[in-house]
Amino acid sequence: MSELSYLSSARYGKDAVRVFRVVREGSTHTVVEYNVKVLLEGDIDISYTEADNSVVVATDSMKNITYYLAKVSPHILIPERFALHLGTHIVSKYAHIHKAFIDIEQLRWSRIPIGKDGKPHPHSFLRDGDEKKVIKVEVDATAGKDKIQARVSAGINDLLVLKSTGSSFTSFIRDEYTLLKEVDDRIFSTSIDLSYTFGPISIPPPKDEKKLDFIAPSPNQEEPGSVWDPLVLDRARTVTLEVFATDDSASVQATLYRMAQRIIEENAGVQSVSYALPNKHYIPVDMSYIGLDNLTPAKAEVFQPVAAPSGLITATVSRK
Ligand SMILES: O=c1[nH]c(=O)c2[nH]c(=O)[nH]c2[nH]1
Repeated sequence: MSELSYLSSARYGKDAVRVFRVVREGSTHTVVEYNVKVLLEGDIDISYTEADNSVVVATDSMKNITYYLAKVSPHILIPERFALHLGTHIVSKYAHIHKAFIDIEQLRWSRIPIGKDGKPHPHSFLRDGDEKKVIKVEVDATAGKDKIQARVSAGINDLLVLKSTGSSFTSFIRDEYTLLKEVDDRIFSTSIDLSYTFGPISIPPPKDEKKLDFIAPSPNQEEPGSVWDPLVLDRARTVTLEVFATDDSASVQATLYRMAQRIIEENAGVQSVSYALPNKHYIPVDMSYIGLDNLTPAKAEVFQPVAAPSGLITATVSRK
């Protein structure tokens, strides 16, 4: 039996650790809510192959470390940095753990606007949409605990958008399978998944007993467009929405490419940008049976939103 197989890869950890944190500055509170995934790699093979748990950091402990750092880390409000802190802490603390993979999904809590001028309330929030900020960090101490390397990617999931004109789809292949009509005006709706990656970075190892002194540049020191720039995500989101709204779209593919090009142009540290754009079809309802034209693009007013099937257009655009 044992000659037939071997353990070729192993990674384990805790998924869906739900964390909410409030930071109080007098009467003004700031809140974040994260879903955290912590996965580890290292010298853990015998837990699989020999049923030997002596190398196992319990996944329950990973959850506890996540809550502990949520309490004590100065980086809790910036998920990229919190993820790096968490990963760096774990690979520094456990000699036999060489890599940590930290994924954070941040849910939206925006301040409730009050009164005519919409003044943001200091401690009351609303969930304004299903959109999530998503962070993926790989912390790699394979080369040694004092030579920690990290890779960061960040982005957005489930940003739902729609435009009611400014989108066409023509000149595609026509053959015996083609039913789709060419249209010079259509509805374009998609739920945007965006992620962009930065080049690898070196992380100074924590020197203190508790492995807590994770060092990140202070928020006003970081280079614009770099992994330490907390505004990259805002810029990527703004440009995505702007291109979506203003592009005279020839296809989802062509609009996607323009969005990605702009993110690379505007953020010097971004190495590649990936989008996954489902084409959420809105089909004009045929009303010819009752004598109404609802099919000619200019006359199409009533549509049936179709959840499935949807197109799915994906691509990665990389810096040369
Ligand atoms: O923007 C589009 N790209 C496609 O590849 C495609 N295919 C399709 O049927 N409709 C669309 N729309």
